Amino acid sequence: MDTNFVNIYKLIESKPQNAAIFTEKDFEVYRAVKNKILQTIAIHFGVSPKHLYLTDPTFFSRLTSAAAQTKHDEYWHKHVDKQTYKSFHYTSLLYLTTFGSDFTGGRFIFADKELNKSIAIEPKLGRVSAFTSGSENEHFVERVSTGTRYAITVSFTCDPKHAISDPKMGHKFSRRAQRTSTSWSGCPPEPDMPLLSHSLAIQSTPSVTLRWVTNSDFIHSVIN
Ligand SMILES: O=C(O)CCC(=O)C(=O)O
Ligand SMILES: [Fe+2]
Repeated sequence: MDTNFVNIYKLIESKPQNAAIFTEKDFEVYRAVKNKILQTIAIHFGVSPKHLYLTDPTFFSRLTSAAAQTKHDEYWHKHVDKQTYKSFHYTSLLYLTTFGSDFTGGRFIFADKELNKSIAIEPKLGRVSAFTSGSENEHFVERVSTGTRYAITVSFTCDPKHAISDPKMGHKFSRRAQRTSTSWSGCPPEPDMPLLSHSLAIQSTPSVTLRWVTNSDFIHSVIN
């Protein structure tokens, strides 16, 4: 993939002192968080957890107001995740810093053409946002004005061919053994899912929920 990701496993391999950056406990936390998000997406989007697999890339992002070094650093462009990362069916973001206190700018914006308005999600430590990865959820991140914004992207595929194994200490990135099943019942049809709902709230009708954000106190704003 033509991106400027830093591969954590290679980082550790290349310099033994980097091994101290992550511990097995950190990987354990990642796996527990991933499993919680997977279960929640399954419930809220009405898809069987058996048909959701972690996919790559899964990554930390650190955004600042510094000038972009390459075009991949330009996170503020409107995009569709599925076009960038073909295997994605569901994107989730776990925010590790809070809008307004750790940084300013840097809100996540759903750019809804049909409504002629945009909906903003303000990152907050511990907040999770999840959405289907197709063109129904085109989005961008506002440029960070001050401070540093950290997040983790954890994405899922319904296609077992694109499944990756859970990250583990000392294990190189690996694809899961290919399975024979090609039944993706409940997953978004290819290439994109039609636009069904603009709701950001947790809804009890999973089949119409395209987006979901944790914490009932989440603040969103509509920008005309
Ligand atoms: O960090 C975010 O809120 C979203 C980043 C994003 O859109 C992406 O990496 O595709
Ligand atoms: Fe994105």
